[in-house]
Amino acid sequence: MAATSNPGSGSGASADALLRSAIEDTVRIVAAWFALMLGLGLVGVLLGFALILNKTSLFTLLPSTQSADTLFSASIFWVMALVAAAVVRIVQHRAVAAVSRYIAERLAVPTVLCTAQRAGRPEVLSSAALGAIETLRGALSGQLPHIAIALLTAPLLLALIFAMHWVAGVMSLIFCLAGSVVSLLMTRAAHRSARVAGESRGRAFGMAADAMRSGEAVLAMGMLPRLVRQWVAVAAEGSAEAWDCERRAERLKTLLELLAGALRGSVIFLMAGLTLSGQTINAAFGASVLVIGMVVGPFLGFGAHLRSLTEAIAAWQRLRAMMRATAAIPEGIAFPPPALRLTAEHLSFGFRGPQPALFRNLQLEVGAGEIVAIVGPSGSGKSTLLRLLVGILRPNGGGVYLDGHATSQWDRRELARHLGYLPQDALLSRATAAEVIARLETPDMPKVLDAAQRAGAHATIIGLPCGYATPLTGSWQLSMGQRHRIALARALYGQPRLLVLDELAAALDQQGEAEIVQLLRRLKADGTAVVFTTHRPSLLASADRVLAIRQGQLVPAGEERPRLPGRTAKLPRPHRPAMVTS
Ligand SMILES: Nc1ncnc2c1ncn2[C@@H]1O[C@H](COP(=O)(O)OP(=O)(O)OP(=O)(O)O)[C@@H](O)[C@H]1O
Repeated sequence: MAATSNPGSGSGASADALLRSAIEDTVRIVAAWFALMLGLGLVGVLLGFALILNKTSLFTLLPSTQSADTLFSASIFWVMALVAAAVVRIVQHRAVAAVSRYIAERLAVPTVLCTAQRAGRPEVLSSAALGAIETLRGALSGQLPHIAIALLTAPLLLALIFAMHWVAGVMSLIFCLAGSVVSLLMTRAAHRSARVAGESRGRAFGMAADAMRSGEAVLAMGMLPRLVRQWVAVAAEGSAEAWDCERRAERLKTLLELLAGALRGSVIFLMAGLTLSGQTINAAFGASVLVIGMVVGPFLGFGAHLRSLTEAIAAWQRLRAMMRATAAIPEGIAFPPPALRLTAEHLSFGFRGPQPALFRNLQLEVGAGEIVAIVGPSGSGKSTLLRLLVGILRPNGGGVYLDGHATSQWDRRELARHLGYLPQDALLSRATAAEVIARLETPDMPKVLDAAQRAGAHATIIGLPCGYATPLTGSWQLSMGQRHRIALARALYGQPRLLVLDELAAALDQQGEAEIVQLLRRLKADGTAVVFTTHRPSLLASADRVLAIRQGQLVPAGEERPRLPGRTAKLPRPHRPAMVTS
């Protein structure tokens, strides 16, 4: 059968392809940004050195030349270097802000879309991914890039200082090493103290929450004194260690301040010592000695920044791992419009983890104009089966096919033209009512009105302050039933030929239920295929077949309970003669 390959089809591309391209873009932009920052950093270092050199040359040259011209040209140079340094700083700050904003904006949506389609607990994955993006954004928009550039350009400054005088070079090296070690130890101690205190607070709060939940039991059974003793013990246990770490961090902080003071003093003493030993202090040498502060400074704050650097690298690696885990999903393919035959063949599926597989060799066939209801107790896998049918979840074995093409391989945008899906959680996006129903595309109003009327959402929508133009995230709250009707209208938009409806008529009243029965009748007459789940018995009468999930397979409802030996189990009769076509 002819199939058109449709690689990277714009908004129709799969979520993992979007994430992959977002990560590739990010890597490219960050690499270009880093090269720019390094270049600017080198220019900044040279300008800083030139400014100090300029000042020292004034003090060394002016007494001997007594020339106003020297003063004038030095001042002109000073102003120009100062302006250039300011421009470099401004460009650096703008570049930092722009790259951190770019990363957050470029990665957030594809990451959430991608994780939302993963098995397991997608909401936890999504928030972990967003947390990782925020860590990255925070690290890049803070002091880290400036410190990283300062550390990367430090060898250049050190080389300059060594070139002037080896004693100044050795001194800078010693301060750099000592500063980074002490700063690292201090950050570690401060972090440990914060962690221990946080854990101890968490335990105490947990106990307080328990006590609040069972306050009456605590009072009634005289447990209060014991509870207080426990509480004090838990709080004391953590505080002793936290105080220890805090004291250690304080001592190291003092040592660090001492080091910074020693550095300032030793620069003066070094100059004085070298002068006494008869060495001439020329401008370049004086400047290089004064530059020691510039090179050592970043090393004194090394610990805190190293921590944020390692956190940013770890966050990036987590995002990359997420991409690798989803990279195997191929691009969607635009198959021809379906004649409509939905089949599940030897479908097997189970979520990762200890729970047994939900489906084994499941068979199902639904044709045009057929209405099939899936029933089963909570947790039997009804919603999961519907997600497999629409191709959001990929089966572990077998497959789900629409006219012979696996639904998980369809280009999502193409498939969406033929498919309406009502998920259990009727998530409504931040858009106007018309846009939500039109699936966030430019609304085709006759189609929007048709869908809203068929879903019984029209009356609700025209009652909103701006009717169909009302943004659905205003200060008013839609009831569950109203949200359900709007989500149903979204599924019906464009009269798709296949409808997959989870928890149909959930949160609707009796009148709403009766309207849904009418809707199912009209859909059948139009030749639309419908697969739905519901907890409303009255809707089952509208189905051509009612199927129940038993031991990972679909069986006609009423036959799903195994007969126990020696008993004649009375089973509920199916609403209609039910049959699984395979
Ligand atoms: N994303 C997921 N990751 C891991 N397990 C899941 C996930 N989604 C559902 N499950 C598990 O799969 C089983 C079937 O869930 P499903 O939501 O399909 O049941 P259901 O029959 O639709 O239930 P209900 O009628 O209550 O909606 C449950 O045990 C559930 O805990």
